[in-house]
Amino acid sequence: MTETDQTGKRPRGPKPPIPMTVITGFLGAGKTTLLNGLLKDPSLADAAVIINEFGEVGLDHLFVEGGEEGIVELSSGCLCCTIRGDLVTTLENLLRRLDNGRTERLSRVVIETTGLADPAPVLHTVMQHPYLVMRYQLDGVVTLVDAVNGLATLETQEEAVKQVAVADRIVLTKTDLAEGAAALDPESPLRRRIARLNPAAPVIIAANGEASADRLIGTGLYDPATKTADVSRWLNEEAYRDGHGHSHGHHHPGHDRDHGHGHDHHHHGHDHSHDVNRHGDSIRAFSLSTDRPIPAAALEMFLDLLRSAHGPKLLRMKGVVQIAEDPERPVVLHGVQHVFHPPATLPAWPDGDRRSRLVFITRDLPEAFVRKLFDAFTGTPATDTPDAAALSDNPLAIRGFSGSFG
Ligand SMILES: Nc1nc2c(ncn2[C@@H]2O[C@H](COP(=O)(O)OP(=O)(O)OP(=O)(O)O)[C@@H](O)[C@H]2O)c(=O)[nH]1
Repeated sequence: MTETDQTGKRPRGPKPPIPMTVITGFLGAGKTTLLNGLLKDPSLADAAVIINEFGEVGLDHLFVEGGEEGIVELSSGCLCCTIRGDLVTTLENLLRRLDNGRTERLSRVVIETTGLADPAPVLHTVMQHPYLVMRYQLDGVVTLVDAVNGLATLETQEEAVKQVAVADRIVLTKTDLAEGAAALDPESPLRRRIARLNPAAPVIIAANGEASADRLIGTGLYDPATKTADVSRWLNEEAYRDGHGHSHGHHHPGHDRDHGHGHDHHHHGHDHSHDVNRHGDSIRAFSLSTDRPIPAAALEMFLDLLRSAHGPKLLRMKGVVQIAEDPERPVVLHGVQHVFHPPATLPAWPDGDRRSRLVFITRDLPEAFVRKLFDAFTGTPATDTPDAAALSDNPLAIRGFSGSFG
C-alpha cells in the first residue's frame, strides 16, 4: 500500500458509499412534483438526479440544460442526467466524474423511476453489480400513491403493488382534492390496502407539507447522523406483528380494525370488490424471529432455496441474523425478488435485542410455508433434520415450487 497522504493529494482508501434514494409511484402520482420540491432542500445540494424514463422526452426533462454523456450540471448545483436504457453506465459515469475530480461532490443519487415499471430492476442494478454495490448504498425507496386513483391502480396494476411493497416511505399525494380527501382517514380502503401491503412503511401526507427531505431521505439502515446501523428502525419488525400485515385477521383476533375476517368483503363498494379481495389476499407481510443463533450454512441454504425457487414471490425481504459462528456481529440481509444484496456484517449489535429477525412481503407465498422452511433450516428441533432436497419434495410445497429453479 502506498501512502498518499503526504503527497498533498486526497488520501486513497475505500470511499464512503454514496447514498441512493429511489422515488417511484404510478403514472401521474406526483413524482416530478415531489422531486422538484425536494431538490430545493439544502440537504439535496450536490445530489445527482437520474430520471429512469423511456420514450419521449417530456416535461420531466425541462429542467435539464444539456451536456455530455447525458449528465448535466444544473445552476442549482445539482447534477442531473437522463437515462435511456443504461443505468449501470450512468452510475459508472457519475463515479468516474467524482473520482477524476470533474465533480467535486456527490452527496446522493436520487433515481426517479418510470411510473409504469416494477422498481425492482432499478434496485437490482445496484445490488447485483460487483462494483456499484460497493460505491452506492441504497438508502431508501419512496413510493408515491395518488389518493384519487391509488386504489383503482393497486387493483389493476401489478407494478403498483410492487412499488408499494418495496417502499420504505409511502407519500400519499392529492389528498387536497375532494376525491382524494377520504384517504386522510387511516381506516379508509386505500390506507388499509397500503397498510396490508406494507405495514412498516410510514405514510406521509404530501398535502400537509410532510413530504420534506428530512422525512424521505436517510431512511435506510445507516443513520445519516451517526453513520451507524439503526437495525430496529430499518426493520420496523413490530409493524409486521400488529396485524396490519395479515390479510385475514384470523391470526390476530384482537385486531379489531380489521373487523374480524373479510374486511374487504364490504359490498357497499364497487362490483369488483371481490377482485380486490382476491388480489389483496395473495400478498402477505409477516415477520419471523428466533433466539437461536443460526449456523451460516443453514442460513445460506434457507436463503438459496427461497431465492432460487420463490424469488419472484418475494417482493421484499429484510433481516438481521445472529450467526452461530460469529454471534457478536449481526448479519444484515436485504432482498428484492430473486436478488439479494450481498450480506453486510455489522461490527456489533446496536442494542440488546439480538434475536434474528426477518421481515417479508410476499405474493402467492404463504407465511406458513416460509415459516416451516425457516424452522427446518434454523434448528427447530426435529428428529430427522430435513435438507433442501427433502423440503423441495415436501407435499406442502406450493404449486410451481418443485423443480422450477430459475
Ligand atoms: N392537487 C394535487 N395535485 C398534485 C399533487 N401532486 C402532484 N399533483 C399534480 O398531479 C399531476 C402529475 O404530477 P407529476 O409530478 O407530473 O406526476 P409524475 O408521477 O411525475 O407523473 P409521470 O411522470 O407521468 O409518471 C401534476 O399536474 C401535478 O401538479 C398533490 O398532492 N395535489
